[in-house]
Amino acid sequence: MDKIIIQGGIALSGTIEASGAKNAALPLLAAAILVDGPVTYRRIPHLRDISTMMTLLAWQGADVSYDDQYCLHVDTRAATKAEAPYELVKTMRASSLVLGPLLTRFGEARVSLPGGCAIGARPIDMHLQGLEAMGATIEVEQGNIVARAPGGLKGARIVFDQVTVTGTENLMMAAVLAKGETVLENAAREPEIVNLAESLRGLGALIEGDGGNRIVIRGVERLHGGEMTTIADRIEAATYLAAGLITGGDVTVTGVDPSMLEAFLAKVRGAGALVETGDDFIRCKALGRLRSVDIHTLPHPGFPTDLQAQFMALMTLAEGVSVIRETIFENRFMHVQELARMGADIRLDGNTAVVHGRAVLSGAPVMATDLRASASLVLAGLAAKGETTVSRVYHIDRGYERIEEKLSKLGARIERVSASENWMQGGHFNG
Ligand SMILES: CC(=O)N[C@H]1[C@@H](OP(=O)(O)OP(=O)(O)OC[C@H]2O[C@@H](n3ccc(=O)[nH]c3=O)[C@H](O)[C@@H]2O)O[C@H](CO)[C@@H](O)[C@@H]1O
Ligand SMILES: C=C(OP(=O)(O)O)C(=O)O
Repeated sequence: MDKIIIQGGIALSGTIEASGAKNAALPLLAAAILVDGPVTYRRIPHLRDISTMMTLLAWQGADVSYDDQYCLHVDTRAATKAEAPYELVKTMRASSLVLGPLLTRFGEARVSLPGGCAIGARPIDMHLQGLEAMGATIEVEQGNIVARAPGGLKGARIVFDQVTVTGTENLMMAAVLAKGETVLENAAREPEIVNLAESLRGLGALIEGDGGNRIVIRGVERLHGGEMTTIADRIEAATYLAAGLITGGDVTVTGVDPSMLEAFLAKVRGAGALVETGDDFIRCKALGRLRSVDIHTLPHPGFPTDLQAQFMALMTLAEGVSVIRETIFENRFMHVQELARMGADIRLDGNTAVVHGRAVLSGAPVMATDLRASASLVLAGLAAKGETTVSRVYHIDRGYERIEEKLSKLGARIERVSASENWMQGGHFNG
């Protein structure tokens, strides 16, 4: 298992480009199942979840090929398997995204329920209730969801109890070829939803209202082949901006629309940093020590839960006390005990973390527990005195491509080693 080793204490500065977003690319790839023709994808990031989705589509019988580094071709017309088996999708939470498209295309689908996840129970009951409202029957058999709609799906009015991102995407995809009109109320408003809706419209779908909380989809006969382009990864971009800030540096990320990160940037400004934005770039510069600010996570356009851990890392070194409330996932504080190993002062009370800013953190061996928790440990390691070793970095590889290369470009002293190389270099053997 790989580890990341960081020598902290260097102020990061420079410019890097944002990659395509994992959370946008995954639904776009799942949507290929609906398309009666070849699809060319642009700005597909090189990430573990993306490889898993490509493997799944190929296993189902689709033709999947890479053209150049970030351009992918998918043609699902020859696909025959309406399944997503556990062995293929167990590591990818977003596997449920193929449920709506497979059911639409084949009239039935068997999709393995994703395994237990570190950040919460993450049920998909609202996806299933929505499909049932559209005429599907659903059963759970041996860890698989088995959905059937032999006569095709029908439009329905679906009111989500709670905002769900992949639930909105799943049902939007199920609705584009359904008979009649589907209305999604209390829909998610994330930029990735808009990216999916715009991409589907480009292939002939009739969708209105994306970006708002009421999305209306009128079913069409078919979607034709064409192109889809992934938006920038706003979470990756903000993580690198936070890396600049936590080290007292000055980082610019290009290829990202700043309007996707307004809640984050408002907090960064509130903490006393300089923020400059243009049409497709964001610069954040530390003007001395950050001041503590409070956050609570919310669906977009609120502060994203996917940035809570990274922002907490920033607050561990800020001046004052920060109150961080996590309202989306019930178990998304596993970075707290690892940050504490580096000297952070954080008290937990239910869904709230109270962070007393310290003057310094010290490097330590720490363990990644989920994707964004890992990112927060890397950030803390970049700022800490001495060496930090982050183990279980496969979590990071789900969502950050070439993280060591990008951070090195900003001046960080960071390297990846395999566990065997690591212990052969001497020191304690800890697997
Ligand atoms: C691939 C992808 O895009 N992942 C993102 C997506 O995950 P994902 O789409 O899985 O998250 P949701 O928006 O669905 O989850 C929001 C909340 O609703 C609950 N819920 C959701 C569905 C359901 O049927 N029943 C239910 O109770 C969840 O447990 C959670 O408490 O949005 C999350 C919230 O912004 C992000 O953290 C993830 O990075
Ligand atoms: C929680 C995340 O992703 P996923 O839904 O794929 O687990 C994330 O991107 O932070």
